[in-house]
Amino acid sequence: MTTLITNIQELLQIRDAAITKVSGSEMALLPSIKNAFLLIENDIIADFGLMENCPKINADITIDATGKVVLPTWCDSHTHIVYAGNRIQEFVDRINGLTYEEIANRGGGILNSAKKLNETSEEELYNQSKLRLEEVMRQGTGAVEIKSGYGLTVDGEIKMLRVIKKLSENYPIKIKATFLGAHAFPSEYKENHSGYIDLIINEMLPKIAQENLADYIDAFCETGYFSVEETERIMEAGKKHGLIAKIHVNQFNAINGIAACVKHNALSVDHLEVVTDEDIEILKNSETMPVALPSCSYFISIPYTPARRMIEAGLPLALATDFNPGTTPSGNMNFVVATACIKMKMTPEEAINAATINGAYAMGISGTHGSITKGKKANVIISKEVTSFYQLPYCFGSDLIECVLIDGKIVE
Ligand SMILES: N=CN[C@@H](CCC(=O)O)C(=O)O
Ligand SMILES: [Zn+2]
Repeated sequence: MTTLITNIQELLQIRDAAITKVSGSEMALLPSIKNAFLLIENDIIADFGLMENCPKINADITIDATGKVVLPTWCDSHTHIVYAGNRIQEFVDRINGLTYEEIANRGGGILNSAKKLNETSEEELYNQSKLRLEEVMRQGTGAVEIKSGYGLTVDGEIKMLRVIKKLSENYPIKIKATFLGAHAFPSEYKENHSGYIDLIINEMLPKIAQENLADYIDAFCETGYFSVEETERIMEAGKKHGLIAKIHVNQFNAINGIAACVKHNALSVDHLEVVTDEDIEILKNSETMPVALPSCSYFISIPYTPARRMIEAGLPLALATDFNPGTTPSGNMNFVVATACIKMKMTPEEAINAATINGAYAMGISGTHGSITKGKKANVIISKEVTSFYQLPYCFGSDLIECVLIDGKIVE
């Protein structure tokens, strides 16, 4: 099937296949063509260019994009979309003055979600999660990473990963699965950390590897959760099963976790609301992608990742949602891009690079996703009529997406 998009006001993020991520001052550049066409053959980008060079063919579908911008779909490299129930009561508790830490110390937080998940059947968990996946696809996300981490038991973690696998089989959106057994210590292991880590390493990981349920491994490296040494044990064990690390780190405290992640060649380090100059120096000499999650900062009122300091130091930066029931009950990448511009002072060009090509890199898929490149997946957002692409983050609360194509097909 051939789809031809014509008269595109501006086609954004056109890249050579060799570009896998952009860093530092390169992030300010968003290559584009004004008055462009885009040709799609089945699920692949076949050609693009100036309208004057548009092929004269009878395409199966022709979309006139006069006054509209076209860009690659969002690559959301950090989510917890598979969960049971919600944590609305904790939201109200926080409004009434409790902190995230205080709620967690009372048995709320991650353990609250784990209790609900273990009481929920696999089928019900799938049904709840698919609604969120469908919503983010309509909001322009074409590739997503989904973590486990609300099971914290062998059965619960496997159940979550099976649901992620089933979602990836049933939906066209590209899904990467991350095993996050090391999300929190279950209460029965509160005083026996090594016992729980042994369970992860000796019981969970071999089963997950045997069923091929995960691409990556994660841990919550944070005071009160997994220490740097414990996180290193998890990363080493994952590596033995071929799982590369993507680590939650520096959300509340800088505890030298980033150095450990870089030492273990982590693909990404995520959160980074608190970043030291030493952390930045370490990241400069690495292939590890820093990932910021501004809607988490917004929702639980914690600092935003210091994007300007990091980009000015020459680092790359990716943006993701962190969609989860506790700290970010939203998977809307449009809001993430707008918030990065408004609160982190990223330019629209930087934010779009961070949410597309750099997000793809943080999922290991920049060879197929994240830019308008011949041979890559035909995953594109077509906007409504806009004055320019700056209108997308400027009108931060508006829905400016007219339609989304994933694998060359319109998302209904
Ligand atoms: N910080 C760790 N994990 C999640 C939140 C988990 C939760 O509160 O359910 C996050 O990325 O924000
Ligand atoms: Zn997270």
